Amino acid sequence: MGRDNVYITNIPLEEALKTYLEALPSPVGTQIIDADEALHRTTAKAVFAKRSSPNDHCAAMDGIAVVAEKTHGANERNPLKLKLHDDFEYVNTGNLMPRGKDAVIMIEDIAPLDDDQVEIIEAAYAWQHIRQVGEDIISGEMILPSRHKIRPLDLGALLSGGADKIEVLNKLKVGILPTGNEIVQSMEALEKGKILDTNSSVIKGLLLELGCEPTVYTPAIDDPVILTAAIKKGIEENDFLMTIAGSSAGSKDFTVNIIEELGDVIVHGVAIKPGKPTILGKMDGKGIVGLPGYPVSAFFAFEKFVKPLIESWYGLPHAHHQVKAKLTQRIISSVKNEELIRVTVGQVEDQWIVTPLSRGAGVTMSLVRADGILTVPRLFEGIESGEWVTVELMKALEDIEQRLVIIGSHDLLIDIIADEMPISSTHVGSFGGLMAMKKKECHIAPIHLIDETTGIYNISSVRKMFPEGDMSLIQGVKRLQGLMVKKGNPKGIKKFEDLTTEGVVFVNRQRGAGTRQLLDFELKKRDIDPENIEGYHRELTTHMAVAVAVLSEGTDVGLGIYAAAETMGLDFIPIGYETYDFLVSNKVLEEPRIKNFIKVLKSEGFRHKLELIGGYTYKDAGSILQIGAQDD
Ligand SMILES: Nc1nc2c(c(=O)[nH]1)N[C@H]1C(S)=C(S)[C@@H](COP(=O)(O)OP(=O)(O)OC[C@H]3O[C@@H](n4cnc5c(N)ncnc54)[C@H](O)[C@@H]3O)O[C@H]1N2
Ligand code: MOO
Repeated sequence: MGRDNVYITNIPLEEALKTYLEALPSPVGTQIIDADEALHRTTAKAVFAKRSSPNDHCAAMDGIAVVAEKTHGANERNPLKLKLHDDFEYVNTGNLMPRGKDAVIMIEDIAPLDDDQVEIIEAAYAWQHIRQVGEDIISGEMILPSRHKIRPLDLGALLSGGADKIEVLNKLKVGILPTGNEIVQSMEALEKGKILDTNSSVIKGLLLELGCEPTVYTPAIDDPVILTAAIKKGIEENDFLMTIAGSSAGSKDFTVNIIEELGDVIVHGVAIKPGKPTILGKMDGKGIVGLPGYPVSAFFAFEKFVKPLIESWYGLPHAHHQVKAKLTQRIISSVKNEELIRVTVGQVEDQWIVTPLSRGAGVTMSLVRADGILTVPRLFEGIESGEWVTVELMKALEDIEQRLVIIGSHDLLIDIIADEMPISSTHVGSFGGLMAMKKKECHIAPIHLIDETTGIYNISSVRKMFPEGDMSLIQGVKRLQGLMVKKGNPKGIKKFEDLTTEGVVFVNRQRGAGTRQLLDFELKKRDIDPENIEGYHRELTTHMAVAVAVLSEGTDVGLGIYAAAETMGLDFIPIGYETYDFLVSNKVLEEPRIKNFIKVLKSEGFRHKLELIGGYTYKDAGSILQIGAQDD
């Protein structure tokens, strides 16, 4: 098994889903439960009221119950005296109306004369301040339709209407079977070469949200006999089973063959990316889906196949929340697959903008950060920057609207700010930030660009790009840049010249990054040929990524900020302080988001956190430096 399994089809998503839905009848039965227990369950049938609410006429206010007709003629000039028991009875809100009485006068509208008598100066009209039988619910009326997911406020109506027992859809029992020798389910077992079973937790959570009853099984190792037994058990004990990983064409990917032997493989291989090797199968009349192992692929396979399947079985509508937005970066895509791109969304100057995130199938943080998904259809080679696209939202638009959009150079302090106010940040280097600002795609662009002639940071680059003089720099920090090396500096690196030493491996930042510009500036000053530096062409996009690389085997040194070296426990050879500022358009300076940003930069809390990290000075942080036109 396994090796004869290299043929994976490429069926379009809609076709695969339609075929699968048709092949699987709903396994969802019904049960009668107490209404009290019915929260988040789905009604199997319409629920009708067995009693009215209120079930009798009752007082809607505290006061006296009267016969309306007998109060007619009462006014300020002719107050009317009423006698207890003969003309009125005292009632409180919710009391049954005394027999024969048809109106309530509020306690504040009567003047007590003595224990037995009151006076009124206004007539009552029939049924005033009375909640009549069935005002809320009339016996026999429908309280909830069928296929309705029960909310807390529905519970009150069910109980008021006497529907104490209701018929709901059974919770679908779903098994989750992780597979693979490397998969472990506890941090303690997480030794080198092992992978934590994060997928099962995510899938379990998604199933709970859909109202299912998930069971996560112990990982099955890559052994056809053990896997077969685990799959049989999973099918037997559940209405539906998902296996995780082993869906592809590797030598240990047995799942598809086992399903083929014990049941039917309806689809293996769908034209979506991530999620391509998804298996849609059937065994003993029950559904079995093989989710790919990569976490992002597993999520999309669930969202695109399992979720619609369960929603259709439960008869629930598929909720769509979309926004039309302008794409900020070109996307290149394969014509073979429908590509599902995780994106952030932001609102800048009355325009919605969308920025793609990492496309790696293992990058789960891209799903955490994503505001939505942009689909590049099959047969498309990509989408050009500046085009308008539709994004399927994963977060509420109202929340996205509040966010400050930051595009540019990365620094750890962005995370400190993100903990204080809602922001979305994309790290494309200082030049990328200037470009994004030019295209009005961000509110703020963090930059650190040295002027090679004056050695002054940022001002000349901004002037060059924005000659109209309508920009400002919100002053940021001075941060210490230097060479990051392994603890103890085993290669004895002390200066830029040492980067060309035989056996020293460097890791670089991407072109357009201020740190890359600083490196090139320093190399040029010293007449060092970059081609003599091993690793000069290997580019990473953040200081932290460089620090992690230096920490790992095979890399010795990178240029970056002290804060990153300190955080990763690396040694640091300082070069000097550079200026890291925030470019902003004068037009938005008064916007609440910008004002809040400045407030955070000036706050004690922010400065204290910078001090804890070290390598920063922040004397002018938050003050505004207007960058006038060239001739100013
Ligand atoms: N020669 C080919 N190789 C691959 C193909 C292909 O068509 N031909 N498809 C690639 C694609 S696309 C995907 S997606 C993956 C799918 O792989 P599998 O479903 O077979 O899964 P594994 O290879 O076992 O694992 C992939 C990856 O995911 C991690 N993993 C597995 N289970 C879990 C879990 N429960 N929690 C967290 N992470 C998990 C695993 O450690 C691997 O890193 O195949 C490509 N290869
Ligand atoms: O298509 Mo795979 O599912 O990229 O990750």
